[in-house]
Amino acid sequence: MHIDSIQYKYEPDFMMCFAPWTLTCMVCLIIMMSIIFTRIPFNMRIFIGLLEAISYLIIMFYQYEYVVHTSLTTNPYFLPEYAHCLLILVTLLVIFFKERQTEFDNKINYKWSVELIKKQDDSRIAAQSITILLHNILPAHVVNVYLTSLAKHELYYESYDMVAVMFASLKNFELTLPNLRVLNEIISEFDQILSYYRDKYRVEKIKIVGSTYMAACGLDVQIGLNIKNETRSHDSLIQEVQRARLLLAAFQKKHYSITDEKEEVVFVLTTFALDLMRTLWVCNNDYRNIPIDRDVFNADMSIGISSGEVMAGVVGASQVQYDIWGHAANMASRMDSTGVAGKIHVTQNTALILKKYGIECKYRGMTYVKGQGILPTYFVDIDANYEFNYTQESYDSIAVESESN
Ligand SMILES: Nc1ncnc2c1ncn2[C@@H]1O[C@H](COP(=O)(O)OP(=O)(O)OP(=O)(O)O)[C@@H](O)[C@H]1O
Repeated sequence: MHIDSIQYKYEPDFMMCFAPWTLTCMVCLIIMMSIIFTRIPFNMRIFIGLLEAISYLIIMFYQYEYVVHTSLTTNPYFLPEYAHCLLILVTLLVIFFKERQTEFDNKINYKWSVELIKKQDDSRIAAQSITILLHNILPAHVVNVYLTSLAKHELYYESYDMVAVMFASLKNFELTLPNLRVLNEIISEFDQILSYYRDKYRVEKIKIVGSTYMAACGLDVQIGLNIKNETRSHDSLIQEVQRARLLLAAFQKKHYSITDEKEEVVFVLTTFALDLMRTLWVCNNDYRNIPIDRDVFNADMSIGISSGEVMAGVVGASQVQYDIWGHAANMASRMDSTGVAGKIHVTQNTALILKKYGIECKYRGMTYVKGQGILPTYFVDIDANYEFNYTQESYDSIAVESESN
């Protein structure tokens, strides 16, 4: 048998054409893909989808009209070409609405995320404002601990064994309206000096009582460290501290001890007090040139300083106040009230500490202190230029020290 007779012969049917519904479905898929997956603006995607649909329909109607017309239809009363159009149209509409929905969701999500970021920013700013406000009414080291204590409804308190306390009162001063303005200016000047001492030496303003400025130093254990870290600075106060340390070391013929470091707070606060006196002198000179203020204000200041143990804490549920209590605070107040304008009046213990730093303190005499009886008190020796007078021993010791070096 000839092989050709059993071999299958493939006869191409030239009347067979492509399946129009397959093509329409593919075009629907292409439209879907170009609208859903393209990362271009929504209107542009719809435009491209429409372009694809119209191009396809034009080709179908003009090129393959017969094929489409003779293809299957969805309904006996519906022409096949309309059925094709309908599928394309429905696809376009479904995709359009679905994309509108996605676009709307994206816009809402974006709006929410913008609002969320704004709210987060607002709450961060509010938290920062609260912290700034708290830093204005509480010492820096208390703020965080206090916030934690407040959250736990606990009483916040601290106990210190060596704190220097100062009361500085303006004398010849009546609290009248014109004087109030001047007082405000002077206290603001004091606060500016304080901000420097506060940052570097943790001198804290406790409060203003009438025209009395109350401050303390040593309410933060970091003070010793702070001064140590600044040893290479050209700052005049730091240099004075360096000098005082040198004096102390030379004077005592020994190294600087922990007790000396704690007592340094007395030296720092006395230096601050002297700076307040200088500032007041500058203010007085300035006011002397202003005719209105010249008549209302020619202030003098008496300062009382004491040192020793104090308790510190934050009291109250609203308008909280950081305050200190103890013998040192009471004595500082008494030194101020029994003091003399233009002088720094100190207790005997404080004078002894200052003498260790080489600062001369002159014996004032026996002073009656309410609740304590008659006690020896001292005036810090200050010259006419508002500089400390140093003790003779300190000059001698420093001379010996520099000779030996
Ligand atoms: N934290 C403080 N804030 C303001 N003033 C204080 C503070 N601690 C003590 N003082 C003042 O120190 C002074 C001496 O206090 P102390 O307790 O020895 O006497 P007192 O008999 O209560 O006072 P006084 O009789 O003067 O009213 C008081 O005038 C008091 O106002």
